[in-house]
Amino acid sequence: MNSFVGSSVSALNWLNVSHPSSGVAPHNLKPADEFSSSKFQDSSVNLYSKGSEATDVLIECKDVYKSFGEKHILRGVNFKIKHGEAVGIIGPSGTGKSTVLKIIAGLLTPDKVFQSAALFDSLTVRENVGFLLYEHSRMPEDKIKELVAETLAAVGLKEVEDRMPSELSGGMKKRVALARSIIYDTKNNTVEPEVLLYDEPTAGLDPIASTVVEDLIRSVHCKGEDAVGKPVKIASYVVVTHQHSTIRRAVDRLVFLHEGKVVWEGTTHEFTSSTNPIVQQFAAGNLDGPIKY
Ligand SMILES: Nc1ncnc2c1ncn2[C@@H]1O[C@H](COP(=O)(O)OP(=O)(O)OP(=O)(O)O)[C@@H](O)[C@H]1O
Repeated sequence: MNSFVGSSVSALNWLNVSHPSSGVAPHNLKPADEFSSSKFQDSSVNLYSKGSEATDVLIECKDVYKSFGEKHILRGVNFKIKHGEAVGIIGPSGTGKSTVLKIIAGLLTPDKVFQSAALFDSLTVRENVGFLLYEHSRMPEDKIKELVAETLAAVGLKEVEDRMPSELSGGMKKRVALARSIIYDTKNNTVEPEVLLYDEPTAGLDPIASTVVEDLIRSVHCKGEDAVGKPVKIASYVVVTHQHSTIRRAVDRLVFLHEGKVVWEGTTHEFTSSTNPIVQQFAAGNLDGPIKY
């Protein structure tokens, strides 16, 4: 499954995880104390802010379990993501990668998440990209229009503001979704993502379009500024991906999920040289090995 809704549509499913105090997006990460045990049976997902005790750690998944009916998908997942990290979550299909992202984001039911290409089909590109600003800021409309145009230009799209998502190619949709994830009102700090979550941002793209998206993801993270050069506080991002190019270009560290648990963690460099048989089989795409299909 490549999206939060079980759709096989290639999609840049993104989630801005904002500091709880901003309280703007419906998909904000909730503070740790809002994750009650009734919501996450036997699980614990913690969000730390800078200055808290665990200063380095932004997100911690601690013994996270998740079942769908009789299907026990996550069976005690443990990992930490530090401030400033670019982390990939990889592993065989159906192993629960998207489920982990949903849990990090506090999304409990599929009907609460963005669907298909992560764009609202009935809204124009401008309304999609400026969505959070229209909804949650006091920015004047002409300012939002200007910022939307600038942000779209920065992801390589011009004069598409009035188009509907159905009039865009798959790659263009992903860029529009990326523009929406990196636009925000710097003056009012209304939308200030602490971490961005990407679910298969390059699925279904050709190699060159993949490179464009991977470099855009990376540039937002590295420069500490948004697509139009304004300072941002995007400290970290988490990417669920199957694509080798995305692993190589867009992330620094990997968390490998298999059969509901983290079976390996390491840098992207260590991934290629790992002697772990699960990692070796996955990296080489071998049919023989501990991962059974
Ligand atoms: N809401 C749900 N209800 C029932 N089963 C679900 C639900 N969401 C996910 N699943 C099941 O949980 C398992 C893990 O799904 P998930 O999408 O997290 O896997 P994944 O590792 O991201 O897969 P892929 O790499 O194929 O995208 C799958 O078997 C899926 O069918």
